[in-house]
Amino acid sequence: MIGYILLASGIAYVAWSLACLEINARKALALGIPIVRLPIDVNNIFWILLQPHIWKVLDCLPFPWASYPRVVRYLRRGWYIPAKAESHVQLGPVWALVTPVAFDVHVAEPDAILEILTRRGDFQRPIAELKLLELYGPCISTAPWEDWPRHRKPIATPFNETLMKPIWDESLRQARGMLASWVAKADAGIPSYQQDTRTLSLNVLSAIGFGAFHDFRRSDEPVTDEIGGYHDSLKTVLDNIILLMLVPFHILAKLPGRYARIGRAGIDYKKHMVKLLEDETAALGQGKPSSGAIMPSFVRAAELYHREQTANPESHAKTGKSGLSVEEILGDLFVINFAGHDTTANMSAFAVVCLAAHPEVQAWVAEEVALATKEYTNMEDWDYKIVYPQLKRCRAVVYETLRLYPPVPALPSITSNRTHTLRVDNQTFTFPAGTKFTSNLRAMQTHPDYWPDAGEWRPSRWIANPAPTDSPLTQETMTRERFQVPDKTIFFPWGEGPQVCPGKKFAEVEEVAVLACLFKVHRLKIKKRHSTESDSAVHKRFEKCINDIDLEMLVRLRDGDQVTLVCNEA
Ligand code: HEM
Repeated sequence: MIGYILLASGIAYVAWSLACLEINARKALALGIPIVRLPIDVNNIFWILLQPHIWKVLDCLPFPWASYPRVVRYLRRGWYIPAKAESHVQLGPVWALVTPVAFDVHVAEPDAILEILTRRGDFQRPIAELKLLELYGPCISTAPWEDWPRHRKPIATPFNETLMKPIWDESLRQARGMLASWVAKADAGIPSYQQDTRTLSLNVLSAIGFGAFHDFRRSDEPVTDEIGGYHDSLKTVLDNIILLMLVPFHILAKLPGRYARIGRAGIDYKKHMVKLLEDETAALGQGKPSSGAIMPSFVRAAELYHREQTANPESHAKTGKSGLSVEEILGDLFVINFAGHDTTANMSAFAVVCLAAHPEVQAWVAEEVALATKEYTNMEDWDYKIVYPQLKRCRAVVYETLRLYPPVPALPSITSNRTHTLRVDNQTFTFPAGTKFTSNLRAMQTHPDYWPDAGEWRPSRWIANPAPTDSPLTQETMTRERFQVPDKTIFFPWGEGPQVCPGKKFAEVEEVAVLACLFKVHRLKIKKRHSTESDSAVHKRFEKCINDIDLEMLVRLRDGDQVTLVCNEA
């Protein structure tokens, strides 16, 4: 009897899903765009639990992933990472992925993406889907569009040009530490360049944002961070972010072993942030200097909030507020740590391993670094204002890496509560309220219609007036080289429009400093597994590693340490 009931329920569920799929498909077809039907929503909880086992089996079969039909491939979470621009090359610049739950309009056309990202009032962030980011309080990522400027102002204010010199100096200091520790490993190889680039990015952000300075320590060196200290708790929180988003840290702290440690780190991190805010408020009140660049603007936001709340309690509670509450500040500080850390770290890991596989690009970069820094005996003295603008080839490496491996590969949005038109490829489409969109940044940045040799990692594509390759770089030919973005509407790794990433230049300056430091005198190479391993076998291993990407939260190498890097003097 129970068997029949289960069977009947199963059949009813399948029939209901197929009916919903068909209803959604008709709605999407009515828009006049191509569609792809998926019988299951990729966010269906049963599917989330089941799918890893299915892919494990499929991945073992001797068929290339590309040979599976779309309906199989697109059921995999993050399918658009390996697909690059393929779906748009085949289906056009706009098409809809239809499931029994909804349809999602995928866009990869320069002007259309620019429109979506600029008209943020019409194409808004799907804040309901981002609620998990509210680990420590309401934040910029989940603020409704009308309330978002209240968060943006204190966050964006400190990210100005005066911050760049400290970022440059600290990034160089950290990179020198990383380089020394890599050279010390000599031919044994670097235990984990992927972990090390994470450490570096965390150290720079902690120092610049929050005045917490740390010396660089390689991944295999003994941990000396005090457990429960700022650095340790932040690192533990960021390393376990998905678990912490799903299980509140107070609950985790009561569980045994590793979970308790993660939960306690969540609690400790909050205590550190509250104390930092209190200390900063006291310091600024006494006219003392701030310990980090980010806090003063939050202290001012907290004061404004408090002042208005005290002066006008009723209207403050009902109508638009000014400033930020302590909860909101904690929420925003967490977003800064989250958004600023792994994005830069993942980009750095991709850049380092690509360079290791391309000795000719290292030589090209090194030539520029040598010339731009020739006046200096010590790296400590490299002047941001003089050296950074000359490092156009280093910037080109950053941009080319972000083109192929954007940490945020797609930006979701949803139309606000009325119909909206959007021009795509000279056609005007009308979308009802609540239509979901995916601006497919990685597809745009790897689309063969816009990028010659789109799949090739070739930093020189960003340099106009390139110096002749058959003679050494001179001051004159270096000065003539120009860094240029081919077309701003086909490159969006930081988003665009009002909600563009405020940490754009932070990340750029940091990575350029790291590259300049690494390649001034040294070179990286991929360690051979044995002395007779051929260069082509090494390159194959690199290709496998660089294409083995996952999207836990952001695009990253699944296991960068599939290849070991060696760092030596040139
Ligand atoms: C390579 C490094 C980075 C990449 C690729 C990146 C990318 C992005 C993207 C795509 C967005 C979303 C834009 C949108 O929704 O339209 C974003 C937002 C944001 N990023 Fe970054 N980011 C990077 C580094 C940083 C750094 C270093 C910081 C801070 C230290 C930072 C802080 C933020 C914040 C606070 C937001 C939210 C902005 C808002 O909602 O108004 N990011 N970033």
